[in-house]
Amino acid sequence: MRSDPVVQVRSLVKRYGGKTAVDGLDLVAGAGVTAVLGPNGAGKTTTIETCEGYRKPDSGSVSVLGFDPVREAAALRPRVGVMLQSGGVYSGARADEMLRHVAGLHAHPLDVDALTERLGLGSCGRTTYRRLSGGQQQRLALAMAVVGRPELVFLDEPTAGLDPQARRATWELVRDLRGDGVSVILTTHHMDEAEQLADDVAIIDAGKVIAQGTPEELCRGGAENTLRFTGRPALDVASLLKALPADSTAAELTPGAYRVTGKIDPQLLATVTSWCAQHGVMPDRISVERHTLEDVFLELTGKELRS
Ligand SMILES: Nc1ncnc2c1ncn2[C@@H]1O[C@H](COP(=O)(O)OP(=O)(O)OP(=O)(O)O)[C@@H](O)[C@H]1O
Repeated sequence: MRSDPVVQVRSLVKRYGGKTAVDGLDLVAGAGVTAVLGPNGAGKTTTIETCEGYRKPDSGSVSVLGFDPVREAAALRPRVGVMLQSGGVYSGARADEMLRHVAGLHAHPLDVDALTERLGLGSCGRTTYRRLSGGQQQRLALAMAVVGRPELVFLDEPTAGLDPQARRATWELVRDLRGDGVSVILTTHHMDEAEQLADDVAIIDAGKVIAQGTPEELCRGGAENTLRFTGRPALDVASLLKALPADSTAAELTPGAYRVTGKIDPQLLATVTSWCAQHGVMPDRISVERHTLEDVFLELTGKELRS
């Protein structure tokens, strides 16, 4: 599936006044679905908006389908779909008018009725944008981004605030776009979304890409290397750690939820259960797990809240 880059960002720097939002970022995205993850304020939207041509790099360069998104915007416009986090829409216009208007700007648009039905917007056609619910506005923005059959579509948090049904409908649409050869760059805070949809994941922190790879690559090395159990809060993890092999870790992640990492084999499982028995601990649940993308994300970006 991977091929020539559809998006290539080199040493991108973008500042707002004294604040460096993007700090020498390098990113290559090929065909398929690329998920861009990162904590709040990491620089994802700034990077995506620079790729969309809405912002000019302070330094570095961006190439989208081989074009400069600012200087060659006219060449890119018919080939790229953009879903903004919010705004960009006249709030008094009716949903179907807006979608048909955007469809009319393209040579081979998708069938508008089928698309609105698909995204559960069939009954909203005559409703003005401002009267749509937040989730309906979101779905309309998605429909507007894809109706022109773009080669590449940028989706900035496409499922933020959507109910589970709308989220699934969005995932199916993204999968179908991918199946039709459309490349997708999506930002999301939902790790399961990235795991479900992405061929490639880039994790951004403090304005730089700090890890990139397939979800499997990012989680690799994590195969069966985490053991979790739940028990009563505030167990003596230092004592548990002493019972474990030298390269293990043991931590209480949230009260009563414990994680052991290291070489998780039958011997280590026996050690943990035997330690529990010695300490009168009856675990409610013990599981041996692969690292999830969320584990990797939190390990790389830390657990503290970002301002
Ligand atoms: N127009 C702006 N003016 C000033 N500062 C801005 C502007 N846009 C973004 N920033 C700052 O730049 C940094 C990066 O913001 P950006 O929106 O790119 O992050 P993000 O990764 O998309 O965050 P989130 O996950 O919260 O959407 C933040 O510190 C933000 O406050």
